[in-house]
Amino acid sequence: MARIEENLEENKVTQKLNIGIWRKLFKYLTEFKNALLIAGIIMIGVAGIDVVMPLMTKYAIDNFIIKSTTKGLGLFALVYFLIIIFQVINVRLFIRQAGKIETHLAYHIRKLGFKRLQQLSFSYYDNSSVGWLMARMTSDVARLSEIISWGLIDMVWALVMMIGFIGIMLYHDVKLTLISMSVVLPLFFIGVFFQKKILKSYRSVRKLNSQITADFSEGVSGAKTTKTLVREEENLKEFKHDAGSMRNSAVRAAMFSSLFLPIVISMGSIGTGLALWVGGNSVITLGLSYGTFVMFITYTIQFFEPVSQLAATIAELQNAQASAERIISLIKTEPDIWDKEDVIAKYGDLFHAKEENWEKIKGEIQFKDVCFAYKNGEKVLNNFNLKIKKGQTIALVGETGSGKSTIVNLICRFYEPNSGGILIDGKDYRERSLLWLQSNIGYVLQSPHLFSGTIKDNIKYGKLDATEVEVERAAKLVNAHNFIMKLEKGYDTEVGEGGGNLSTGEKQLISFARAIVADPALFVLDEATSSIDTETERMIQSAIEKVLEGRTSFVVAHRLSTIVSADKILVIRKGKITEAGNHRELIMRKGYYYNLYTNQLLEDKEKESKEVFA
Ligand SMILES: Nc1ncnc2c1ncn2[C@@H]1O[C@H](COP(=O)(O)OP(=O)(O)OP(=O)(O)O)[C@@H](O)[C@H]1O
Repeated sequence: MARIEENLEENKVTQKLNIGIWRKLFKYLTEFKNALLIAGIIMIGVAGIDVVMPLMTKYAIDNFIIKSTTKGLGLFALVYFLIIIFQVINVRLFIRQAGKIETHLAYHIRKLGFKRLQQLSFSYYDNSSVGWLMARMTSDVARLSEIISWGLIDMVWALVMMIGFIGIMLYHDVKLTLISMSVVLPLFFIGVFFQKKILKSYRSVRKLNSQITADFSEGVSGAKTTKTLVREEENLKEFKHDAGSMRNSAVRAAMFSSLFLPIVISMGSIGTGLALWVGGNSVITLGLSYGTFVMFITYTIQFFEPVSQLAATIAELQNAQASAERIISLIKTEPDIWDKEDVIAKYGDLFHAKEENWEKIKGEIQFKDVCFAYKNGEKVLNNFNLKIKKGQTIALVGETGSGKSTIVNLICRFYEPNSGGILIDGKDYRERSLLWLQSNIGYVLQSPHLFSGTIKDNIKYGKLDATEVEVERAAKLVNAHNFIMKLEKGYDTEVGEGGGNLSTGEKQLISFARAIVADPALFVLDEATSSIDTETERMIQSAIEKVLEGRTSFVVAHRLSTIVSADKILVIRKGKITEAGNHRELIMRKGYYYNLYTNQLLEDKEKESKEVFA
């Protein structure tokens, strides 16, 4: 469903040029005003010289050729030479300035987008896919920075040139100007029409190209599944369909391009023909100078270049408008969870934390009448109450969907309660900064994420200034050191994208070492449900015990061993605590926990005996 919505949005090509959208975008780009102004001034210079050149030709014809004299030719040549030098410098400056604006603009917009993505809450990511966000930050940004830098500058050039041409032509001969220019207006609209068609076809080629790349990638990564399900023929059919559509769009784009240029040339020739005819008559009957006549012809021929340029830029602006809208919507999105103004004033924000922020959490946590529902979802917690003492390990057990992860998400302030409050060390956590809380929390997920880089980089991720000794000590503590040392490059081994070069168990051990190095006061562990062999499980269990020592911890528990040693086990059912106590107390109660425990005990015995026979 999400994919369909995204595609609809991708397809959105705003028909009319909406100045309001561009103005909004420029609000975020105020620091580029001066750079754009300078580029605009340089471009006025370039266009000015383009306007002056036919005047120079006129002067040369009327004063040197017609009069058959070389008097003053030296000075003329010098001025001509200086003008050319000036133009060469101008062109160099303009290309440099536009290139600079393009790269800085892309950097600036990406920075704004990335900063916002870092601030946005989990609820935002619930509704936006990675692919959508990537496209915003890459292709949309590239398109916008290109159109704003080169497009707007070209527009200035085209406008100044057209105004200059018409002004000079009108000054010399109104009638001849109107006749020569009679084809310009139709040509402009034809230009916009064709450019739009061409861009639309290319857009569709690009979209289908992404689809085909995805088809290829799925074909490769899903090769085994395809073979076992005998899907080859179906897959080929789907691929042929996409590739065929792409070919048709590309042919359509080529057809429009091939029509556009001949039309411009033909209409341009009609305009030039008219200028030749009327201008020629004026030379014979009305005494129009030869120089002026040649100047008119040159202006008429050259006029079509800025016209088609303007048409292309306007079409591109319309096309890029959807990108502008999407980028604005991303940059403007306010995070659902953010510190209040008085909190920011006291502790600073995510990017500029004040000294006061770095106070360590002691570790007492209380849920006070907490009610919570996900956006558009049912209530998951209703008047939930819980008090945890400093240093305790709390295990949360219960059926899938009962609300265990929601409880830990609320503790981490990835989401906030709709009503009620969560108190940390006796104070509502909204009175303190997000940074304070989250820099005091260690969170190890079911499937821990490792970042591309070395094992060492990953262990140091939460404390960049950790020494090699600290890294190694942490790895030893969680039993990761041995397997790391067996790798050819040891701690300098690249883990691959998302830790792809390591097994799930190894990734977990590294994520525990990472948690130990960061030394958080609160620790949250969403245990893996995936079955791992008993040996790895033992290693992970002992790692968990090391990490939990001396910290207030929450474990969404699936393994018996963690559950048994927890200070308090909470059985969660439909967002409510139905049983609470330590292992012994709950076993005596013979309720849900007792059944869970005895069932798992049986499963474990079976697993162990299978491993012995294997
Ligand atoms: N991001 C979300 N948006 C909307 N609803 C959600 C979201 N995450 C969880 N839910 C819903 O909230 C309820 C509680 O989910 P939660 O993930 O807390 O359960 P859980 O006990 O941790 O389950 P499991 O053991 O399967 O991880 C479920 O009904 C689930 O569908």
